[in-house]
Amino acid sequence: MQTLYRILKYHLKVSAEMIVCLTDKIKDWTNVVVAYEPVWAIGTGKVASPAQAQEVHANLRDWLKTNVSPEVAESTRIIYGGSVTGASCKELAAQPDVDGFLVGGASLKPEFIDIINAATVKSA
Ligand SMILES: O=C[C@H](O)COP(=O)(O)O
Repeated sequence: MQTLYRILKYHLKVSAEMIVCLTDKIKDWTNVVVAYEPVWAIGTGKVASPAQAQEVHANLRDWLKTNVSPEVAESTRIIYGGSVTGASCKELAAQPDVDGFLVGGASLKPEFIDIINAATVKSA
């Protein structure tokens, strides 16, 4: 757990007040989705670069692999949130460890359909 705290603290660049880890209480990981939302990106119009998002997501998946199981790491969806738009979604979705999005403002605009369709980028 301490390692996850350090990973998140490093990436978030903030003094994380508290990271609550419930991995020992989760019985069924198929019900879990991990969301990474950099606080500076939420509702600001500043989206993480694809490389930034990929780096954090890969670290989170590695953490799951080490601390839960390789199977859970492989199957758990790790989604990104923070100013995703129709313009940024395809490149983000193409990153190997970005499995989807948590969309706020853009979900109210016509471009939301482009964000939904970005889910097919890796299979295209
Ligand atoms: O629930 C949505 C997330 O907080 C991201 O919101 P946003 O896309 O408006 O930045």
